[in-house]
Amino acid sequence: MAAANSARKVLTFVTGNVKKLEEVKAILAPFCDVVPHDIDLPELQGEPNDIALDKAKAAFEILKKPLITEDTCLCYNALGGLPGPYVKWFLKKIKQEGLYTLLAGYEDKTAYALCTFAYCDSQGNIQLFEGRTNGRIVPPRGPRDFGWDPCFEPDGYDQTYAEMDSAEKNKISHRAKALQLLKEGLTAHL
Ligand SMILES: O=c1[nH]c(=O)c2ncn([C@@H]3O[C@H](COP(=O)(O)OP(=O)(O)OP(=O)(O)O)[C@@H](O)[C@H]3O)c2[nH]1
Ligand SMILES: [Mg+2]
Repeated sequence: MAAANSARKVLTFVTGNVKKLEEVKAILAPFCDVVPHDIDLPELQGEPNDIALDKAKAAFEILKKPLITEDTCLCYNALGGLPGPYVKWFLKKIKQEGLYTLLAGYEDKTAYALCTFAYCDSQGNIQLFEGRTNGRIVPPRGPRDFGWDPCFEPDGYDQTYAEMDSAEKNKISHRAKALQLLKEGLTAHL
Protein backbone atom coordinates (compact mmCIF):
# COMPACT_ATOMS: atom_id res chain seq x y z
CA MET A 1 0.00 0.00 0.00
CA ALA A 2 1.43 3.36 -1.01
CA ALA A 3 0.29 6.11 1.38
CA ALA A 4 2.09 9.43 1.34
CA ASN A 5 0.59 11.56 4.15
CA SER A 6 -2.60 13.03 2.74
CA ALA A 7 -2.12 11.43 -0.70
CA ARG A 8 -4.74 8.90 -1.67
CA LYS A 9 -3.75 5.33 -0.97
CA VAL A 10 -3.15 3.05 -3.94
CA LEU A 11 -3.44 -0.74 -4.04
CA THR A 12 -2.18 -2.90 -6.89
CA PHE A 13 -4.67 -5.68 -7.66
CA VAL A 14 -3.24 -8.58 -9.66
CA THR A 15 -6.11 -10.21 -11.54
CA GLY A 16 -7.12 -11.18 -15.04
CA ASN A 17 -10.82 -10.75 -14.25
CA VAL A 18 -12.35 -7.42 -15.29
CA LYS A 19 -15.63 -8.00 -13.44
CA LYS A 20 -13.81 -8.66 -10.16
CA LEU A 21 -11.79 -5.52 -10.78
CA GLU A 22 -14.96 -3.47 -11.38
CA GLU A 23 -16.44 -4.61 -8.06
CA VAL A 24 -13.22 -4.15 -6.09
CA LYS A 25 -12.81 -0.63 -7.45
CA ALA A 26 -16.41 0.26 -6.58
CA ILE A 27 -16.24 -1.20 -3.05
CA LEU A 28 -12.84 0.31 -2.22
CA ALA A 29 -13.50 3.71 -3.84
CA PRO A 30 -14.03 5.50 -0.50
CA PHE A 31 -10.82 3.95 0.86
CA CYS A 32 -8.21 3.87 -1.91
CA ASP A 33 -7.52 3.72 -5.63
CA VAL A 34 -7.09 0.31 -7.21
CA VAL A 35 -4.56 -0.17 -9.99
CA PRO A 36 -4.95 -3.42 -11.93
CA HIS A 37 -2.12 -5.63 -13.07
CA ASP A 38 -3.16 -8.45 -15.35
CA ILE A 39 -0.99 -11.52 -14.83
CA ASP A 40 -2.34 -15.00 -15.47
CA LEU A 41 -1.16 -16.54 -12.20
CA PRO A 42 -0.79 -20.29 -11.82
CA GLU A 43 -3.34 -21.66 -9.35
CA LEU A 44 -2.61 -24.55 -7.02
CA GLN A 45 -5.10 -27.31 -6.38
CA GLY A 46 -6.15 -27.59 -2.76
CA GLU A 47 -7.79 -25.60 0.01
CA PRO A 48 -8.93 -22.02 -0.71
CA ASN A 49 -6.48 -20.43 1.76
CA ASP A 50 -3.50 -22.27 0.27
CA ILE A 51 -4.54 -21.24 -3.24
CA ALA A 52 -4.93 -17.59 -2.17
CA LEU A 53 -1.54 -17.58 -0.40
CA ASP A 54 0.18 -19.12 -3.37
CA LYS A 55 -1.35 -16.64 -5.84
CA ALA A 56 -0.06 -13.69 -3.81
CA LYS A 57 3.37 -15.30 -3.47
CA ALA A 58 3.58 -15.88 -7.24
CA ALA A 59 2.49 -12.29 -7.97
CA PHE A 60 5.04 -10.87 -5.50
CA GLU A 61 7.83 -12.90 -7.08
CA ILE A 62 7.06 -11.15 -10.36
CA LEU A 63 6.22 -7.60 -9.22
CA LYS A 64 8.34 -7.33 -6.03
CA LYS A 65 6.01 -4.73 -4.54
CA PRO A 66 2.94 -4.62 -2.29
CA LEU A 67 -0.17 -6.03 -3.94
CA ILE A 68 -3.44 -7.85 -3.48
CA THR A 69 -4.75 -10.96 -5.18
CA GLU A 70 -8.11 -12.65 -4.76
CA ASP A 71 -9.51 -16.13 -5.19
CA THR A 72 -13.22 -16.89 -5.39
CA CYS A 73 -14.97 -20.19 -4.66
CA LEU A 74 -18.55 -21.35 -5.08
CA CYS A 75 -19.10 -24.15 -2.57
CA TYR A 76 -22.06 -26.55 -2.61
CA ASN A 77 -22.88 -27.98 0.81
CA ALA A 78 -24.23 -31.19 -0.74
CA LEU A 79 -20.87 -31.71 -2.47
CA GLY A 80 -18.61 -31.10 0.51
CA GLY A 81 -17.65 -27.63 -0.74
CA LEU A 82 -17.05 -28.48 -4.41
CA PRO A 83 -16.78 -27.08 -7.05
CA GLY A 84 -15.14 -24.54 -4.70
CA PRO A 85 -11.97 -23.04 -6.22
CA TYR A 86 -12.51 -25.04 -9.42
CA VAL A 87 -15.80 -23.31 -10.30
CA LYS A 88 -14.12 -21.36 -13.12
CA TRP A 89 -13.50 -24.59 -15.03
CA PHE A 90 -16.96 -26.01 -14.27
CA LEU A 91 -18.52 -22.82 -15.57
CA LYS A 92 -16.42 -22.97 -18.72
CA LYS A 93 -17.46 -26.55 -19.50
CA ILE A 94 -21.03 -26.91 -18.19
CA LYS A 95 -22.18 -23.26 -18.13
CA GLN A 96 -24.71 -21.80 -15.70
CA GLU A 97 -27.39 -24.44 -16.44
CA GLY A 98 -24.89 -27.17 -15.64
CA LEU A 99 -24.04 -25.54 -12.34
CA TYR A 100 -27.69 -25.97 -11.37
CA THR A 101 -28.26 -29.47 -12.77
CA LEU A 102 -25.12 -30.66 -10.99
CA LEU A 103 -27.32 -30.71 -7.88
CA ALA A 104 -30.18 -32.66 -9.55
CA GLY A 105 -29.60 -35.70 -7.38
CA TYR A 106 -29.53 -33.71 -4.13
CA GLU A 107 -32.27 -32.10 -2.09
CA ASP A 108 -29.84 -29.68 -0.48
CA LYS A 109 -29.31 -26.76 -2.87
CA THR A 110 -27.54 -24.57 -0.31
CA ALA A 111 -24.17 -23.11 -1.14
CA TYR A 112 -21.84 -20.33 -0.16
CA ALA A 113 -19.74 -17.87 -2.10
CA LEU A 114 -16.30 -17.48 -0.61
CA CYS A 115 -13.80 -14.80 -1.40
CA THR A 116 -10.24 -14.72 -0.11
CA PHE A 117 -8.08 -11.66 -0.59
CA ALA A 118 -4.35 -11.89 0.02
CA TYR A 119 -2.42 -8.73 0.85
CA CYS A 120 1.32 -8.98 0.32
CA ASP A 121 3.47 -6.22 1.86
CA SER A 122 6.79 -4.87 0.61
CA GLN A 123 8.66 -7.64 2.47
CA GLY A 124 6.58 -10.41 0.95
CA ASN A 125 4.56 -11.04 4.14
CA ILE A 126 1.05 -12.18 3.32
CA GLN A 127 -2.23 -11.68 5.20
CA LEU A 128 -5.54 -13.26 4.19
CA PHE A 129 -9.01 -11.72 4.46
CA GLU A 130 -12.01 -13.95 3.91
CA GLY A 131 -15.66 -13.15 3.19
CA ARG A 132 -18.53 -15.59 2.90
CA THR A 133 -22.14 -15.19 1.79
CA ASN A 134 -24.58 -18.06 2.20
CA GLY A 135 -27.32 -18.78 -0.30
CA ARG A 136 -28.66 -21.40 -2.66
CA ILE A 137 -28.17 -22.56 -6.22
CA VAL A 138 -31.13 -21.87 -8.53
CA PRO A 139 -31.83 -22.21 -12.27
CA PRO A 140 -30.01 -19.26 -13.88
CA ARG A 141 -31.85 -15.91 -13.84
CA GLY A 142 -30.65 -12.47 -14.84
CA PRO A 143 -27.84 -11.05 -16.96
CA ARG A 144 -24.97 -13.40 -17.75
CA ASP A 145 -22.07 -11.01 -17.79
CA PHE A 146 -20.43 -12.27 -14.60
CA GLY A 147 -19.70 -15.93 -13.99
CA TRP A 148 -22.17 -17.82 -11.80
CA ASP A 149 -24.02 -14.73 -10.52
CA PRO A 150 -27.25 -15.90 -12.28
CA CYS A 151 -27.27 -19.19 -10.30
CA PHE A 152 -26.63 -17.82 -6.81
CA GLU A 153 -29.49 -16.50 -4.69
CA PRO A 154 -28.16 -15.10 -1.41
CA ASP A 155 -30.09 -15.87 1.81
CA GLY A 156 -32.79 -13.32 2.54
CA TYR A 157 -33.24 -12.35 -1.13
CA ASP A 158 -35.55 -13.57 -3.87
CA GLN A 159 -33.17 -12.26 -6.53
CA THR A 160 -29.99 -13.85 -7.79
CA TYR A 161 -26.74 -11.88 -7.59
CA ALA A 162 -27.16 -11.26 -11.33
CA GLU A 163 -30.65 -9.80 -10.88
CA MET A 164 -29.55 -7.49 -8.09
CA ASP A 165 -28.44 -3.98 -8.67
CA SER A 166 -24.63 -3.93 -8.51
CA ALA A 167 -24.66 -1.52 -5.53
CA GLU A 168 -26.92 -3.97 -3.65
CA LYS A 169 -24.67 -6.97 -4.47
CA ASN A 170 -21.65 -4.94 -3.35
CA LYS A 171 -23.26 -4.40 0.07
CA ILE A 172 -23.81 -8.05 0.91
CA SER A 173 -21.45 -10.04 -1.28
CA HIS A 174 -18.64 -12.41 -0.30
CA ARG A 175 -16.27 -9.89 -1.92
CA ALA A 176 -17.64 -6.91 0.05
CA LYS A 177 -17.27 -8.80 3.35
CA ALA A 178 -13.68 -9.78 2.60
CA LEU A 179 -12.82 -6.23 1.54
CA GLN A 180 -14.32 -4.82 4.75
CA LEU A 181 -11.86 -6.98 6.72
CA LEU A 182 -9.02 -6.01 4.39
CA LYS A 183 -9.77 -2.30 4.93
CA GLU A 184 -9.80 -2.80 8.71
CA GLY A 185 -6.62 -4.84 8.58
CA LEU A 186 -4.71 -2.41 6.41
CA THR A 187 -5.91 0.71 8.22
CA ALA A 188 -4.55 -0.70 11.47
CA HIS A 189 -1.11 -0.93 9.88
CA LEU A 190 -0.95 2.65 8.61
O1 LIG B 1 -20.86 -14.89 -10.70
C1 LIG B 1 -19.80 -14.61 -10.16
N1 LIG B 1 -19.81 -13.71 -9.14
C2 LIG B 1 -18.71 -13.34 -8.47
O2 LIG B 1 -18.76 -12.51 -7.57
C3 LIG B 1 -17.52 -13.97 -8.89
N2 LIG B 1 -16.24 -13.85 -8.51
C4 LIG B 1 -15.53 -14.68 -9.28
N3 LIG B 1 -16.32 -15.34 -10.15
C5 LIG B 1 -15.98 -16.37 -11.10
O3 LIG B 1 -15.58 -17.51 -10.36
C6 LIG B 1 -14.35 -18.04 -10.88
C7 LIG B 1 -13.29 -17.74 -9.84
O4 LIG B 1 -12.01 -18.06 -10.28
P1 LIG B 1 -10.76 -17.17 -9.86
O5 LIG B 1 -10.95 -16.63 -8.48
O6 LIG B 1 -9.54 -17.92 -10.14
O7 LIG B 1 -10.90 -15.91 -10.85
P2 LIG B 1 -10.21 -15.55 -12.25
O8 LIG B 1 -9.27 -16.64 -12.70
O9 LIG B 1 -11.29 -15.19 -13.19
O10 LIG B 1 -9.40 -14.23 -11.92
P3 LIG B 1 -7.98 -14.08 -11.15
O11 LIG B 1 -7.64 -15.40 -10.56
O12 LIG B 1 -7.01 -13.63 -12.19
O13 LIG B 1 -8.23 -13.02 -10.11
C8 LIG B 1 -14.16 -17.33 -12.21
O14 LIG B 1 -14.86 -18.02 -13.21
C9 LIG B 1 -14.82 -15.99 -11.97
O15 LIG B 1 -15.29 -15.37 -13.17
C10 LIG B 1 -17.55 -14.90 -9.94
N4 LIG B 1 -18.69 -15.21 -10.57
MG1 LIG C 1 -7.91 -17.35 -11.50
